[in-house]
Amino acid sequence: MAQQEPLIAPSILSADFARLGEEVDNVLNSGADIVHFDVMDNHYVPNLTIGPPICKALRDHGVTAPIDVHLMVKPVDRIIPDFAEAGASYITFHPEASEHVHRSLQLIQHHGCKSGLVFNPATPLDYLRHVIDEIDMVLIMSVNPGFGGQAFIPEALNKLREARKIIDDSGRDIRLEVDGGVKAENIGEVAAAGADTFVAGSAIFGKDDYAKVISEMRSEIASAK
Ligand SMILES: O=C(CO)[C@@H](O)[C@H](O)COP(=O)(O)O
Ligand SMILES: [Fe+2]
Repeated sequence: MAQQEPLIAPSILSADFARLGEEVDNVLNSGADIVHFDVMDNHYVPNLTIGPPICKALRDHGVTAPIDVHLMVKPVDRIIPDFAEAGASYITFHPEASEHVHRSLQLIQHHGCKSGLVFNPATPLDYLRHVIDEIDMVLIMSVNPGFGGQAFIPEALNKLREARKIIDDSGRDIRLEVDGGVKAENIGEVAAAGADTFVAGSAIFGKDDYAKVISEMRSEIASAK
């Protein structure tokens, strides 16, 4: 299926955690579409962040937008039911972090969430072809996972084009998300390479006016060729 309508997904990793509910409200009221929720375990990646209780707290706070849980944890299966119960909409994970990728994807869907696979800069897309029927989202990392505020790795553009072709050939309704170093200055070329779901952390939360940067991003996407 062709590129879907663009979604802006602020990564709350760069939000002020002391005011998380307010930050998420502000960014959604400023035109964001979904909340990107980075889960790091200090094992699969060298950083430690947030888990299911924070996801539930956002739902209890009144957040109704989709929550896009990006698992950077190993193992993955143990935490999937907890995130589903906590209100996750999408749950994506890295194939290197699961012993049984097909089983983990089915587990996510069994718990009523949309499932996705995440590809690190050096991970080939080969897995994708074998589990495409179990997938709702493909996430291409344009930085190495673990931290916000890193520089975009240009090779990700080639991988986005390759993923776009695999998705289009499948005829399935699959989102193509990009994560890492995305900002108003490069989002146009990222969209032109085939992405339709754009994670941005520091580029949004690092600015005072969230609405202004999100609207700049939308116009860059709209004029992308
Ligand atoms: O998953 C990750 C990092 O591992 C990302 O979601 C980052 O949080 C994106 O931050 P920026 O590169 O946009 O600042
Ligand atoms: Fe992420």
